[in-house]
Amino acid sequence: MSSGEELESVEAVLEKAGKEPLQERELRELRRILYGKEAAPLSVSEEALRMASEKKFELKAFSFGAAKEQTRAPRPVRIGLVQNRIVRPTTDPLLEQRAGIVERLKEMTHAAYLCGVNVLCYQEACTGPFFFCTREKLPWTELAESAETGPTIKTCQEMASRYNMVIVCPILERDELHSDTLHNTAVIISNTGKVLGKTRKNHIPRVGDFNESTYYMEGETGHRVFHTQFGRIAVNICYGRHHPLNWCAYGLNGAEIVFNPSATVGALSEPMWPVEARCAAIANTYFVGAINRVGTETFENEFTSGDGKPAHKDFGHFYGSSYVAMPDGSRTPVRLANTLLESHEEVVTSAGIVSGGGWSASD
Ligand SMILES: NC(=O)NCCC(=O)O
Repeated sequence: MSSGEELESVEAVLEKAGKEPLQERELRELRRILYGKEAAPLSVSEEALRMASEKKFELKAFSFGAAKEQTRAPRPVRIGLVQNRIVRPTTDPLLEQRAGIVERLKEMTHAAYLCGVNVLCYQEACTGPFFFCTREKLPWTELAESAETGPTIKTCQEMASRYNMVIVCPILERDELHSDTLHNTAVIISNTGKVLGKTRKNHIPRVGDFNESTYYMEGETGHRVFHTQFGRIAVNICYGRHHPLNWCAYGLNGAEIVFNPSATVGALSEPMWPVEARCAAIANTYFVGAINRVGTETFENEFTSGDGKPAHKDFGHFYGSSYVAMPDGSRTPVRLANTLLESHEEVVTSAGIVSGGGWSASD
């Protein structure tokens, strides 16, 4: 290290880490470079912590500040991300699989409410296992539901009005008005319980094993931004995060917070994951909540994507690593060294954001 606090380079420290213990200031600098300005921990209620401990998920809460303005009042908003695994084996009756997940979402949503979350987002296609790459039509497409009146949406509407919370619920949508066409859709439910609208995934992965094109159509909803009581929000579903113009279009349409509900595995995307949401936040001056599921989901029948690899029953480990990114490039850490709770991988991340009527990367 130099005489100041700066590191020679991240690479030099990583090389040293293999040989000797790192000093606290080196770790601090590493965190600063990799995570940006440190997000301050946000205190949450005893009740929320107790619930997380009893129900065996982690609860993490951080606060991002903004410079005080003289002419505009601060605008504090709390956003929440739910990162969960499936509950029942993929061989169980479909309705039981979905019911198990919805019960889990209810518990985690209640914890988010106890943390004062205003806008909550679940992971991509949150009502079932991530079956998209199996190419089996049934039973999986039976999980598709109406974005306006589907059973999961109804449950979310009840929670949204009970908790005064905007809920973003990503589902497999069946558009009954248009020949039962399927879409990968996020439904935005206002804090009054009304369905504000929906936005459909507009880029479908067809990358080696990760081929989802058998199930749903490319979205045609453009880059919608939803005006909620807590800010203007948009949803860029999973694979859309690799497309900078996608992010840009949500920004141009006025988004202040963009969620990226995802389902992705290590071999495919882990090196990109930590930078993509941060780059989007920096480049477009908005906040991003990136969510990935956790666990390895095993299916009864082997499947292959025609990529020359042997058939298999799962397609890898969903590595979680959900986080919130700020316009100045800072982000919430994935795992705290001294986390209060035993590690369960399922996490509710809550981030409190304070800003004036607007913010900039230099705030
Ligand atoms: N669900 C989905 O779009 N997955 C794509 C995986 C990735 O791009 O990381």
